[in-house]
Amino acid sequence: MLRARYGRTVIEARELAKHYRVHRRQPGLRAALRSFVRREHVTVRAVDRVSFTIAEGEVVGFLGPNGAGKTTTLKCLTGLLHPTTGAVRVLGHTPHRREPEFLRRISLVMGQRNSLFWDLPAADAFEVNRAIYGIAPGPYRSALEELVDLLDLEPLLHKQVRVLSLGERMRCELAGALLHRPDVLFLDEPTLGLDVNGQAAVRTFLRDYNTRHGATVLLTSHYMGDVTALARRVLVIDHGTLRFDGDLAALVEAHSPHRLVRVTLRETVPAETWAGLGEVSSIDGAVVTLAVPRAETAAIAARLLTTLPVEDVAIEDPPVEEIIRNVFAHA
Ligand SMILES: Nc1ncnc2c1ncn2[C@@H]1O[C@H](COP(=O)(O)OP(=O)(O)OP(=O)(O)O)[C@@H](O)[C@H]1O
Repeated sequence: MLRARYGRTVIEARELAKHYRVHRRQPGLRAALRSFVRREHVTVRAVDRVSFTIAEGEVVGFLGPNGAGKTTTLKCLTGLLHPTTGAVRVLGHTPHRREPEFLRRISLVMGQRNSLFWDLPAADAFEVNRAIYGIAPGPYRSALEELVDLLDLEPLLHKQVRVLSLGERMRCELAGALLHRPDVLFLDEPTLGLDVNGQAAVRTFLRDYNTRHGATVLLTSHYMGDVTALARRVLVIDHGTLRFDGDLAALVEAHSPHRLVRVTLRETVPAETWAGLGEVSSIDGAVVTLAVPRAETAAIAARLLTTLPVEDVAIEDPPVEEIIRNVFAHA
């Protein structure tokens, strides 16, 4: 249903599986010697028969706890890994063939990896990317101008990449990854380790970039702020298996049986007042927050307004982090 609002399918994973065969060794010297003559292997099912499609222009959040299989999926979609079974198609290409026409239309940005030349000033590192992607001078100049402007890079262009702060480097990494104006952008933890301002700058930039160019974005992040700011749709993966694919709002509704009603009172009331209304989750002076069953929210808010000295009532969902924790807990 969601896809009807967007264009054609540009990313497709069909029963995608990626298994790693890893050497297993018990700790200790004896085990080390034994493993020397007889190696034991185990299979890690990092991604296990995952299927989804993403349409042109969509921004999709890819969520899951540590080790869920997100990076492995992104590596299969960008062709860095060959699927064990199943198939992936991106922009009509089979990614692991790494065809130049495919590579010129995608980008993978990994928050924890540096891809720009470390010893060069940022401006020269961008030149290297221009040469790698064979970008013509005109499009290069206009892409660079736009990225310098959107990411506020002017003061950084002549600094060596190695001396940039993490936030500055990340902004340069994004510029370097987008100079060739990819149609599909894979982002793996793009705000990792950034402070609040750095995170906000990256989010604003990504939103603008998506709006301007209609780029398709698949984004993993442990910061729910990134996902709520950018993506309407989320894929949730755990232990290599897809647990949810749909609107973030639907995920919130399905996995959060409670809503939070925040009441600001004109005067304090006895603690027993709240019995039967909801579970008190915090009291901060005149502001009381109750967790109430989702279906009863409106009725309880009305009761509060008619029976108590209420100055203000606000209703909200619990933090998305908490909801995602619930999803994983029940997975
Ligand atoms: N090269 C590898 N060899 C063996 N096992 C691997 C390899 N890469 C990843 N794994 C394992 O595959 C599983 C999925 O890892 P992956 O990096 O895809 O998870 P992730 O969801 O990106 O996690 P995180 O949020 O911690 O980055 C994990 O159990 C991991 O240990």
